Amino acid sequence: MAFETIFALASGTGRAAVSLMRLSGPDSGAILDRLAQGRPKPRMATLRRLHDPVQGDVLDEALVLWFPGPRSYTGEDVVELHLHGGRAVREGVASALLALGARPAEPGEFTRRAFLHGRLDLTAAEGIADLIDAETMIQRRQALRQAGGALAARYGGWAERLTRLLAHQEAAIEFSEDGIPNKLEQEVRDGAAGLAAEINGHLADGGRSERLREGLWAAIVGAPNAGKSSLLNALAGREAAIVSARAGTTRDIVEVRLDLAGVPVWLADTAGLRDTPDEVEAEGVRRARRRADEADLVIAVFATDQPPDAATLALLNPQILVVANKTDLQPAPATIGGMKPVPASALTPQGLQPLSAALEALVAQRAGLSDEAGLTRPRHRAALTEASAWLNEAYDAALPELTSESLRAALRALGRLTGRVGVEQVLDVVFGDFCIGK
Ligand SMILES: Nc1nc2c(ncn2[C@@H]2O[C@H](COP(=O)(O)OP(=O)(O)OP(=O)(O)O)[C@@H](O)[C@H]2O)c(=O)[nH]1
Ligand SMILES: [K+]
Ligand SMILES: [Mg+2]
Repeated sequence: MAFETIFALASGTGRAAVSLMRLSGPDSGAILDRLAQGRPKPRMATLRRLHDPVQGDVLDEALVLWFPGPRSYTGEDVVELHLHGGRAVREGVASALLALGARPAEPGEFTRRAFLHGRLDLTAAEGIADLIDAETMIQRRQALRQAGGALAARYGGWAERLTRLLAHQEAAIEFSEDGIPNKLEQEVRDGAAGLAAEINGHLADGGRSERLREGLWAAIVGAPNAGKSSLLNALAGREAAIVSARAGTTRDIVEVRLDLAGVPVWLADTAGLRDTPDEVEAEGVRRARRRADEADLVIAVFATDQPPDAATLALLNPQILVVANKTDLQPAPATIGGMKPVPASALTPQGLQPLSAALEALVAQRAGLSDEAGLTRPRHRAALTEASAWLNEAYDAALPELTSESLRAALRALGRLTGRVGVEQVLDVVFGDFCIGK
């Protein structure tokens, strides 16, 4: 495969003190020779004047780094130019690189090359994409773990075991007498069943790491005027939703993004639940119910100065967080609908304290924070589910050849996950959501 030499700005495009231009591919060294009159020592930051190859004028004085492959991010010859941050400098250097035969990189192309040159597997590449997008401390930790190869090690280990099982199965077929199942075959079947059980255990994590990557969905529901919008605003620290003394103020769903205990949470404010002849409000109530259905976490708000309303009481279950708001007016009752409410007052920071604490604890629990590397994407779940199903087929197969076939199919499913097999189909999915320059 012939690779072109690509370049991209690896830092942001705004005004900045320093911009990082990155170059990768077979001509990187030659381009650097022309641009900076020679290459510095490998991996040594060196100050150089960069010249326009056509007009010869000075483009910038830059810190230049030269990484000969394969010891580089992409595994190819890589050049890093730490430029002064102005737009004119960046554009001048980019034109020079174009003139010298490099082309602008596609999104994710640097990491794609790293993958193609065997520097990382697909799950690690995804980890890097997640690391770039990480917004909270715990997301960052999870992405770093994945980028560092935690999932690659686990899935790669499974693929190795599976490859061994397949080899043993082939041997068993080779040496079997009159098609009578032998001891080796039984061992392979047991191995397949054991591996399936392990994969199923990994799948049964309730989507913890996926949720951590995507964020948790929470919804506030309750009667009109319970103070839902006030609580949302207080939790968000800004006036995201309209608050008024008129019942039926909120109609559309208003969403804010919170960082609770390091977990990203989309918190939705919804219309107050009640029967209403108002068409628009009624649609709001329908949306509120739907959102409560879909949410990972539902917060049911009651106001202490009103008797609990039937519509909200009907939604209660042990998974729901029950809140008694407006405790500045009346103390919270001991129970609402048989559940112990968290007292709250949206009017003061102290009044919000118990609710914030309860939410953080619940979110940490729902996100199931653990140090285990869990699967983070639907792609992982699909491939593992398939592998596990094929392993069960391998165990149940009536003929040794069918066991082989099923093991091979399971291996293909695992291979798609790490990128060892069936790579073409998954590449675009994996690299599509990268940003340029990575
Ligand atoms: N005293 C007191 N008043 C509150 C509290 N929270 C909200 N309120 C008041 O209650 C009224 C309704 O508040 P909202 O936040 O609009 O209530 P809501 O549940 O969003 O109402 P809808 O959107 O109409 O369903 C407003 O006048 C708020 O100022 C509280 O903790 N204590
Ligand atoms: K209101
Ligand atoms: Mg409201």
